[in-house]
Amino acid sequence: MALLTVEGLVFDYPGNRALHGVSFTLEPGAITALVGPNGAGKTTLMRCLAALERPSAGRVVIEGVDLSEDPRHCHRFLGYLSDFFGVYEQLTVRRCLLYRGLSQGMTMAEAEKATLKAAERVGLSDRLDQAAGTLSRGLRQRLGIAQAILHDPRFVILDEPASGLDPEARDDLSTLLRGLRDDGMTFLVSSHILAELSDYATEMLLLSDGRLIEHRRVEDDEGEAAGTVALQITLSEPKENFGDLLQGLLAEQAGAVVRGADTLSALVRIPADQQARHALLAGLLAADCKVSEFAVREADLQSLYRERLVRERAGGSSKEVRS
Ligand SMILES: Nc1ncnc2c1ncn2[C@@H]1O[C@H](COP(=O)(O)OP(=O)(O)OP(=O)(O)O)[C@@H](O)[C@H]1O
Repeated sequence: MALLTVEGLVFDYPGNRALHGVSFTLEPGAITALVGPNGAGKTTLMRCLAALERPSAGRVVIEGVDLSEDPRHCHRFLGYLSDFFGVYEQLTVRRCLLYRGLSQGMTMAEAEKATLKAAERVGLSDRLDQAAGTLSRGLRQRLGIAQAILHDPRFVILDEPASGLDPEARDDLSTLLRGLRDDGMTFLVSSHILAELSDYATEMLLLSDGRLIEHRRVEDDEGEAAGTVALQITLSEPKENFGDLLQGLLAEQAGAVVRGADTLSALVRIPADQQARHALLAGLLAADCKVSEFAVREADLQSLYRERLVRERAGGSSKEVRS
């Protein structure tokens, strides 16, 4: 059974539809990166999943239970950390966690036990008596995560957990999330920092203008891309029918795909050998294309994201040249 099923989710702010019928499922054990440009609807979607907003239409089912019918039941299964969460600056880490546990209805004994466990899970056991307001940004983020997982939820939603963290703290966050996932938690994590997300994400959900335009396993792309590389081509002057020209040039190359093209740029996948690249560049120059960039992109989340957005903006699906 899917851990989370989202069906036709619509959300309206006054005069502004933020989600247009979003549907997807998440399987247990996934760490799903929720990505998309500013204003795409990521926070709105996460707030709907955490039952902090009531959608205008559609439904969210967590472990077989409809969120709108039994939000309290669902809250036991999910933890949520908002992008601008607060901590009680004057309270110690221990008291912040105890307070959270008690406010969730735990007894003092349960809250104490949960506090020690959560602190240990996020690596704050040696900070229990430090005031929350004196924690570094990275440690404060860990406290936020400890608060979100205090009740041992199966599903955890983190909105921009890496924002404002330095590279070392982001590395620590990746390690922490992978460890919690190995403990059985499923994550939905939004971020603008795609490079870090690709360290731990197993799936990617791409939202654009309130619509889900891609849901894929990150590993799948590595499989699909075996033996090929993603290549970004940029022109300094527009070329009419650039996509068709590329299709023609790549027609003889097994595995080559035009992922998206407009008159000034294109993303293609071509065989990973130098010959294929040389032949394509020679063909473009012979066709009088003013090539200003011809660069291999790493097959990471960032290139998947760009590739998909370019395809979306170019108006549709990728064109398979030859498989
Ligand atoms: N309280 C609100 N009232 C009206 N419109 C809102 C409100 N909050 C968000 N919106 C609009 O809803 C859309 C989705 O916003 P949302 O914050 O969910 O996007 P986001 O993907 O999280 O963006 P960002 O990456 O900038 O945080 C945007 O057009 C935004 O302007």
